[in-house]
Amino acid sequence: MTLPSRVQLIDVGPRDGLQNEKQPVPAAVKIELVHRLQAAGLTEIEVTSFVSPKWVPQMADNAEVMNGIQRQASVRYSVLTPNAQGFEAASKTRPDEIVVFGAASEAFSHKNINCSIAESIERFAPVVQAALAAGIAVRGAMSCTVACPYEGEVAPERVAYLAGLMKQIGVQRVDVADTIGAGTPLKVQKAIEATLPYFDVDHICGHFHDTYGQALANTLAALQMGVWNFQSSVAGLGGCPYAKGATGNVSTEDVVYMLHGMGIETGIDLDKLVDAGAFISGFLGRQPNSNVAKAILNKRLG
Ligand SMILES: CC(C)(COP(=O)([O-])OP(=O)([O-])OC[C@H]1O[C@@H](n2cnc3c(N)ncnc32)[C@H](O)[C@@H]1OP(=O)([O-])[O-])[C@@H](O)C(=O)NCCC(=O)NCCSC(=O)C[C@@](C)(O)CC(=O)[O-]
Repeated sequence: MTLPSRVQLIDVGPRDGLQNEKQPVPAAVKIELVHRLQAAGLTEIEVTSFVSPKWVPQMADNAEVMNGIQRQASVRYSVLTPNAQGFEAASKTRPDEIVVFGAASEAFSHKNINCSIAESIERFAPVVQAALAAGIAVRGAMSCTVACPYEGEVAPERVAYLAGLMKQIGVQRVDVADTIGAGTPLKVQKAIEATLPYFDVDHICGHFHDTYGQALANTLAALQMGVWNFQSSVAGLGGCPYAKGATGNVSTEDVVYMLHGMGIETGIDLDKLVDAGAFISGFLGRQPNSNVAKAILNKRLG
């Protein structure tokens, strides 16, 4: 079995991590979190989303956050854009990559973005075209590739259908997301397998929530298939407002610890990453949701 020697991590903490927080998180805190993540060596950060503030109030300060970041040339800053209105606002803030986000389940598509899968693709197509014409990279997030909070198990054929549509409209790479963290390694591998006819392994990102504690095992299962791009969330922050009960993404700290322990490079300084997680967890008034972060913080206390 040959595993990748290097993994690219996209920290989605500032976006996926914070979108569901009930308490207001000031833009200055979000900006500081981005700064701390880039100081820890993250070279891809999902910063915010240009969605309706009525649907996701926590992301209403999207432009302020994007405009407040002291950018580093080596870092790719991405934002979610569900439609032309979101893209128009986002493009003024110069993202390096936009993310259109669809679902392999019809019910989730309706709950999350208020339209069917087919309608979502119709909305995304002009956004993708406009982004590519402006030299902005395009990623497609595919939610519910294993299970849906409303429909239950999702068949790999549904994933293949969505991946095919994403490819048709010009999306450059896709996230295979286990939105509710219900997946187990073989199921996640099936979802990736269903995507492979449309996107090669270099253009597939694993995005695993950790609700059932399977996300590290799922990450390893994806690595075994050659996937080397993953999303994770500092301090295990997060959850989707339209996936009730689902917890955050696998924590970046846990993934980095596992990868480094396997001799796989990430370019990330784990100590600085733990500090970034402690910073945002301190603001939120709780412990980081990461075993590795807790172990390191306890060790520091002696
Ligand atoms: C997609 C919409 C906007 C459709 O929502 P809609 O209500 O169908 O939209 P509409 O076009 O009918 O417009 C209704 C109102 O929304 C406004 N509007 C319309 N578009 C925008 C926009 N872009 N930015 C700001 N405002 C917008 C528009 O201006 C109008 O305002 P009003 O006239 O009522 O004052 C809505 O459903 C929405 O915002 N959904 C976002 C849901 C969301 O952000 N979910 C979380 C992210 S996805 C996720 O977390 C999963 C992921 C990616 O991490 C992977 C995984 O784990 O699965």
